[in-house]
Amino acid sequence: MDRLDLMIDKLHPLISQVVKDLERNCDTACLEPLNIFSHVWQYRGEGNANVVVALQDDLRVIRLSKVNVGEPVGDLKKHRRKVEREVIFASRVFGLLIGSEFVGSVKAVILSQEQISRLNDLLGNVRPMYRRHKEIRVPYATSHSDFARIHRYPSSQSDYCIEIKPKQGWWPNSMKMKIGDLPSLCTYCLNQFLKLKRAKISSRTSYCPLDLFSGNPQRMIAAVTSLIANPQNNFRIFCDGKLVYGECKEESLEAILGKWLGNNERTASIYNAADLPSTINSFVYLLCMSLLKPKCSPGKSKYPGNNSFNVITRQLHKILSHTPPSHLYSQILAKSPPMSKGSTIGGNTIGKENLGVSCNDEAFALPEGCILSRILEIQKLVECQKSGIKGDPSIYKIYQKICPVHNCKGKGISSHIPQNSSFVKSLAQLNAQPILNVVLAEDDDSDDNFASSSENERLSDAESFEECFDTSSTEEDEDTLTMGLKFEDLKEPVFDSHTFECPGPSCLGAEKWLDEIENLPLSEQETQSMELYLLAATAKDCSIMVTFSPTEDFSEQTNNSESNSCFYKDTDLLIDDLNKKTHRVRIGVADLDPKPVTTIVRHYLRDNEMLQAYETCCNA
Ligand SMILES: O=P(O)(O)O[C@@H]1[C@@H](OP(=O)(O)O)[C@H](OP(=O)(O)O)[C@H](O)[C@H](OP(=O)(O)O)[C@H]1OP(=O)(O)O
Ligand SMILES: Nc1ncnc2c1ncn2[C@@H]1O[C@H](COP(=O)(O)OP(=O)(O)OP(=O)(O)O)[C@@H](O)[C@H]1O
Repeated sequence: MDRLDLMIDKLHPLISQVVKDLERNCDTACLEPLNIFSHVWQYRGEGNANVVVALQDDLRVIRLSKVNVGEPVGDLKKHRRKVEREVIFASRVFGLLIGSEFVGSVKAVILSQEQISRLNDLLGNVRPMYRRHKEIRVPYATSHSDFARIHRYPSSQSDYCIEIKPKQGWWPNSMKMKIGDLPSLCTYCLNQFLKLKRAKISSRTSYCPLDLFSGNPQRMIAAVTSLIANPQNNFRIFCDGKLVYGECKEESLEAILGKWLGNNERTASIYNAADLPSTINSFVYLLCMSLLKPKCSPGKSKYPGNNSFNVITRQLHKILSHTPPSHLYSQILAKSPPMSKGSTIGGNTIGKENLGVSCNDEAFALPEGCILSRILEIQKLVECQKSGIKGDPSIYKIYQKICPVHNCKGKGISSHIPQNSSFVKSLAQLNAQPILNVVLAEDDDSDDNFASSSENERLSDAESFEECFDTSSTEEDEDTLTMGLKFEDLKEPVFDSHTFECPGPSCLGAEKWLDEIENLPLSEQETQSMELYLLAATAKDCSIMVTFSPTEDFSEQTNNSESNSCFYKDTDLLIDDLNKKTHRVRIGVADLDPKPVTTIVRHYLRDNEMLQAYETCCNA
């Protein structure tokens, strides 16, 4: 905890400085005019919020935010501030937390309206169908180092990037609850049930982030094979910046790995299933080594976690070089989505026969300074001693203080208690109880924080939350739902000045960002707790990008045929795979956007809904 405590001491003053800089529109976020079309560009991909375009001759990507087609773009000043906030938080705050070497260069750029229209036209047929209800309209964007590439265009050399969105790698005590005889599941694994219910996925994965972050080679191998078997939005492979393997794109893994790690003299087209086993072990080995290798911060000559790295990776090497190659391949096949087994939720397979396993909370210490350990440390900021937060319930209590429903008196908004406020009510009732108890608890109208609602609501928090939005279905809404998007995607603030119903997490009054927390009526300690919670939330949602390129550089230097060589040369990591081929490796962390304050209540609702979906599924 010492290192974390030190970090925390620096964080609050740093965030205060960032706030001042943002208010002054400081130089770090000055806008660079950009002409995408003067570069060799390529569509890279997109998430819910941004379209990402790669400038191949410049080794950077441009992240352009999206808005719903046909919707007004809104206040441009707010968009500019958002971009500046993202730049400063990524480079300064996460640069400190994760290490600037993993964050790379982050800048704010501005594009002309003509470019934006042209981009929308040109990307029309390239973007996935289910994402096309949103388009690019905002001229402000962010520019980042391209973590998926090593070679600048034009180059005859290929590179392969593995993107992992690892999600929450630890299990907070507040989420360790027993539900009857059911297995206890970590946040990620529980969320699978909610995603099934919302048709966001078609089958549960056996990937568990606790395995990936466990420091146990056997479990790390299991995590990687599970990701390959059912990638969802947690695993992708790019070749030369183009997506070749992932949720919606399953090119033959045999061909990809064969071309990359197999015998170079053969071409991709002649690889078949029989070739996969020989390359899969090397692939898993390279990936785990990269995730575990400690990186020392600039100015320090020693890699802090090298001893434990050597211990873990010796085991990894032993296991993978002694595992019959066909073994991992058959594990991947076994973990791939079942074709027709299991019962269903909303038409999707849940694989009920697999419900019997609880998540495994045992973990070895990860090598200090490796990328997994850096991300995990930030995820755990919420529960470190100094933050004063003892699990999620405490943060909800802080949230209550800034909830617009609690703070509406004397601010021109009626103190009328909203009809649909049961989610806020249960926030107030939270008293460090496990969340599920709160879901199942009787309404407690005696709470002083609230005048009692006339209706004795029996709705779940989530139901009442949903009621706060206009969900009357239009054709587009239905499309969106069937496309498997989250409810959040559909939400529109419906703060009605006549009824003063609390619109829940999308309430404009509560939509504050990290740099706006200081203005909220909270004590310094509470402000700090909230900052830490939100920074941890970003670390739970970021992506690790590990990019490899074959090189001749290294084999010459290693004469020891027994050892598994892996070291830094300048800024690059050089790793020998199991066949003694050398790879140049670069690691970056993408999607380090700060989260709004409403994330806190969204997590509360999500956690409750996850538990309900799990229970419903198991009792079905
Ligand atoms: O809540 P989670 O854990 O499902 O995470 C959300 C992600 O879903 P996932 O589970 O990774 O499929 C979700 O990912 P998708 O857009 O669904 O691919 C977002 O990253 C979301 O962040 P934001 O609200 O857009 O800032 C994420 O929301 P936050 O919880 O990070 O706010
Ligand atoms: N710096 C980067 N280098 C290379 N590729 C990147 C980079 N940043 C993003 N990408 C690619 O673009 C994709 C979409 O980017 P990103 O995850 O930032 O979008 P988003 O809309 O913010 O996602 P989310 O829905 O998770 O909020 C990523 O999954 C990744 O493949």
